[in-house]
Amino acid sequence: MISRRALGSLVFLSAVTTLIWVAVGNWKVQYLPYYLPCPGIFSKELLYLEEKPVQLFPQLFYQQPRVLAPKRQDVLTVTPWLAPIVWEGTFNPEILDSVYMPLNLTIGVTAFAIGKYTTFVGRFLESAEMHFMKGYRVNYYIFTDNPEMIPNIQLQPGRRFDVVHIKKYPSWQEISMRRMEAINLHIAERSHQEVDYLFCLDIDMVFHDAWGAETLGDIVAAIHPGYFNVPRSQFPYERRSSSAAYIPEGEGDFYYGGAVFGGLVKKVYEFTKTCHMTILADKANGIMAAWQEESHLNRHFLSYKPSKVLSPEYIWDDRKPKPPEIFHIRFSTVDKNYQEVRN
Ligand SMILES: CC(=O)N[C@H]1[C@@H](OP(=O)(O)OP(=O)(O)OC[C@H]2O[C@@H](n3ccc(=O)[nH]c3=O)[C@H](O)[C@@H]2O)O[C@H](CO)[C@H](O)[C@@H]1O
Ligand SMILES: [Mn+2]
Repeated sequence: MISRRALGSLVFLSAVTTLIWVAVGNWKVQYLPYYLPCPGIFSKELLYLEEKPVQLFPQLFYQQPRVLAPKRQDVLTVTPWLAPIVWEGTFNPEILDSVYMPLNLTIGVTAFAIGKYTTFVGRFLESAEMHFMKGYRVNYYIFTDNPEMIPNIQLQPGRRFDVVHIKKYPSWQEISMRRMEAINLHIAERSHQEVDYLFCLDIDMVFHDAWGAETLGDIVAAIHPGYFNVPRSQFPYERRSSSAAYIPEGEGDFYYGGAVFGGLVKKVYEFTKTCHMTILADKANGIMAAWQEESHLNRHFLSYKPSKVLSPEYIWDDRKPKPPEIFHIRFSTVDKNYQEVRN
C-alpha cells in the first residue's frame, strides 16, 4: 500500500513536471551564453604581407549600368574564360580610381633602349608623363647599354626613373628576346620591393591618350593591332613543332603583341621566368621562334590565360588606319626606319 504522503508527493511531482513541460512548450528556450576560452584570436584582423586594406566606395554619382543595354556591342568585351577585354566604353575611370587610388599603389614600367633605341626615350617618357597612370606613383626602369644617352626628363611628383645598365647583345632579335631575362633578374633584385604592378613596354612607342587603372590585373596581355580581325590560322604563331613556342593549327585565342604585357609584379616574375626558360630551350636546340619572345609569350598565354586582355587601343601602330571600333588610340608604335635604328 502506498502511503498517503507518497501519493501526495507523486501527484505534486507530476504537477510540477507538467507545468515545466507546458512552460517549455510555450516559451522560447533561453540558453546561457557560452564563451569560447580564447575569443581574442578570432576577432583579430590579420594584415598579411602585401595585402592592403580594401576601401569602401565613396559616394559617387554615375549612370546606372544597364544589364540589357551593353555599352559596346561591336566588339568582344569578355574572353571565353571570363577575362575582361578592355575597350573604351566598358569601364568608368572614376569608379576604378575610387577603388585603386586609396591602395597607394606604385606602378612600375620597364622599357629597353639599347643601341640607337635611346632616341625613343624622350618621347616615350614625355608622353607617359601626360597619359600613363595619372595620379599614381610610377617608377620607370629604363634598361640601356648607354646611360649617358638617356635624357633627363622632368617628372611629375611621385614619379621617378631609374637607369638600369645592361649589356648589348649583337643582334636585334637577341636584344628583344633577352628582355625576358633582364626583367626577371631586375624583379628579383629590386623591383619586387618597389612596385605593386609592373608593365613591360616597347620603347619605340608613344602615349596618345589615357592609360589608367582599367589596365591593372593579375596578368595582362594586349591584342596585337595587326591580327584582331583575322582567323587564327593566319596568326604568325611559331608553327615548327621543334620549338618550345609551337602552337599547332586549330589552336589559339588571340594573337598578343610582345610590346605590352604586365600585371602584379609577382605574376610578371613567374611569367618572364617561364618565357626566358622556353627561349633558352629553343636556343639549346638551335632554333629561334618566328617572332622571338612574342612567340613564346603567345605560347605561354595559350596555356596560362591572361586574367585581363587589353584591346588594340593599348598597342596600336601609327602606320595603320584607325578602324571604327577603336575610339581612342592610347599607345602606339612610332613610324621608324628599321634599317637605321637596328644597326
Ligand atoms: C608591337 C609589337 O608587338 N612589337 C613586337 C615586335 O616588333 P617591333 O618591330 O616592335 O620590335 P622592336 O624593334 O621595337 O624591338 C622590341 C624592343 O626591343 C628593344 N630594342 C630592340 C632592338 C634594339 O636594337 N634595341 C632595343 O632597345 C626596344 O625596347 C624595342 O622597343 O616583335 C618584337 C620581337 O621580334 C617584339 O616582340 C616587339 O614587342
Ligand atoms: Mn616596337
